[in-house]
Amino acid sequence: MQAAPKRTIRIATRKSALALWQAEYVKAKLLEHHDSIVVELVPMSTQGDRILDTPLAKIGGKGLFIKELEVAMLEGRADIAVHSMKDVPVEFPEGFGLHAICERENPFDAFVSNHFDDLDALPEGAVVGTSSLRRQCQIRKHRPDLKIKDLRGNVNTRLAKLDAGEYDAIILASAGLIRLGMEERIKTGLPASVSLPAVGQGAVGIECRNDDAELIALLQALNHDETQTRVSAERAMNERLEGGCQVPIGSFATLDGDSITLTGMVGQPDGSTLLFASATGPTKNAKSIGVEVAEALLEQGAGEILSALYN
Ligand SMILES: NCc1[nH]cc(CCC(=O)O)c1CC(=O)O
Repeated sequence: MQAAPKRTIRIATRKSALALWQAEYVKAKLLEHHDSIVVELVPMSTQGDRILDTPLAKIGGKGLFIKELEVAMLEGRADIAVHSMKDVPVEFPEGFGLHAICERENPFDAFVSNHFDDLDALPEGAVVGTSSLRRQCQIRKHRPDLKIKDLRGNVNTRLAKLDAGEYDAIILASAGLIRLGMEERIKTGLPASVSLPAVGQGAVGIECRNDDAELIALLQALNHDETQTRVSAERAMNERLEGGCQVPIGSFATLDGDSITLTGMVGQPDGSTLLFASATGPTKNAKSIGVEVAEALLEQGAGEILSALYN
């Protein structure tokens, strides 16, 4: 008797070291859980995810742009895309969804420096690299004397700029450094009380077409329920605030048995004002707790801070 043909799952991935690590991680997890599949990586040059000028680009509806990885999935060149949850927009193009969220890695920001052990050890006026408004406003609040200098590029580029002496310290996500085998670069983790993490930070999510039921069933084995609960509360907060990817918003949920606590932060980029709100409730209400925290922030004036940034 002939064995049933194995299903091949192709992972569309960007080519950065972190994107490839995440794709390999999902490949290994899929193979660990399923015997009868083959998994391939389909690395793609996504040129900063340019908006595609093709009829397919209009499928997104609602003004959402379909990106290169999604075009590959629509055209049948790939089956899934793997994302850092903190870079995933609130809404997906029509026909696509998030069908698994893997177990969260360390969610905190990392203090990285070649000469200093932590934020408080930096001399007055020291130069700290980050391009994140969320990190910037929290660091400015904590240490108003520090100079924040723009820092872009992938993780290796950012570390090279630190090593070249352009900064006294830089702030990166711990998860990215740990995944790339560079945990020893972390001088110290910044606790939530100093730098509340970004929505979904440290978690990897898997996107695929909503009409591929067989694939969606296979992906369920990779879903980590606790992570999914936490990230869904964090994302619900962001959605209610209409926060994009480049905003001074922090959102971090923790679990204690069947109870979830979510803390949210919206900050003035100069660090002059940081608004905080928290709520606790049963995990089954994760999303409504996210909305509750967002509304508490809006009541304190988060809407004014955010709309000033969009203009
Ligand atoms: N914005 C870039 C980005 N997107 C995901 C990570 C790695 C951490 C994660 O998966 O949350 C990073 C690097 C960083 O912020 O330092």
